[in-house]
Amino acid sequence: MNSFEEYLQNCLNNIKDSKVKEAMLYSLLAGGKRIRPQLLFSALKAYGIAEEKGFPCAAAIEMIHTYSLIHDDLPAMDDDTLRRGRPTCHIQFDEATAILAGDALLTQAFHEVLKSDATASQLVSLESLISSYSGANGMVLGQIYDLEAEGRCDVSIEALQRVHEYKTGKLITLPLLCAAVLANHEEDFEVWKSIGYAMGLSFQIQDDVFDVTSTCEELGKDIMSDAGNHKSTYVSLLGVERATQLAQEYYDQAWQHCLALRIDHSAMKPVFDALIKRKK
Ligand SMILES: CC(C)=CCC/C(C)=C/COP(=O)(O)OP(=O)(O)O
Ligand SMILES: C=C(C)CCOP(=O)(O)OP(=O)(O)O
Repeated sequence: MNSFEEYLQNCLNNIKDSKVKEAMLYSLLAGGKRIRPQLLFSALKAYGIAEEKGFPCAAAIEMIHTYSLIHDDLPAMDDDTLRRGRPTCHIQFDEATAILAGDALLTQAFHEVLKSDATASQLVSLESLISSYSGANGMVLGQIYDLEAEGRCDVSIEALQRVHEYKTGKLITLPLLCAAVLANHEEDFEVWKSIGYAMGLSFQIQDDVFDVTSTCEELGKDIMSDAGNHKSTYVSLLGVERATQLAQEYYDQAWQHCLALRIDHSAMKPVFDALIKRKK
């Protein structure tokens, strides 16, 4: 087990034992791909900083991502039964416990960031970024756009792009910005935002493609879920071939932006590749 996984295992140690804590650990430690932590660590490495400096912040972002998946899987949302190769949180426990586990992971994230080896001003910036990128101007807004588009057959590519810019892109951009804060390179924010935007779209388009081209075992989650929920996707609007091409185009765009930064670009390459080739 790598040291970040060990860190994650221990970061809820101070929480009192309860069914909700059990559900938080069940979902957090179910073995996601940890793409968002990897983005943070790679960007830190690209600035010449050890990844350990980003552990609390990466754990916080992974808690928020995990909460979003728990709530996204609920019957009121996507109503999915398999996640990270296991029954979804509300199937393993019950709906009330799953809602509370999500709430508690979100709240705990803001406490977790404070463990960072950072100045008071950096901590304020990190807390502020995390709340704005995950909240009602960020990921939550994307989920609202997603729910509004459900069941509609007139969804345009532009509308779909907006859903994903917020729903997925904000949480892909967030770790890059947090790395810039920890590295004292806030002047790079605009370039990282362009990278996060393009990588977020590439990531989500590829997710839509996997949803129709992979097996449940390969993904560790329900497949054909989008079609089942009458959701427009890049695949339903463009077909698998064009969607795959588009994922690559956004990847290339992100990489071009990355080359504009004065960092060690080679440190970013593995995570870029993991983002587009990922499965379980
Ligand atoms: C505030 C909330 C609940 C946000 C959810 C954000 C999110 C990215 C969900 C998963 O999207 P998805 O349904 O496209 O992915 P998957 O195929 O993994 O379910
Ligand atoms: C934004 C999307 C597509 C939800 C799934 O994200 P991941 O594919 O990163 O899920 P885990 O590996 O963390 O389970």
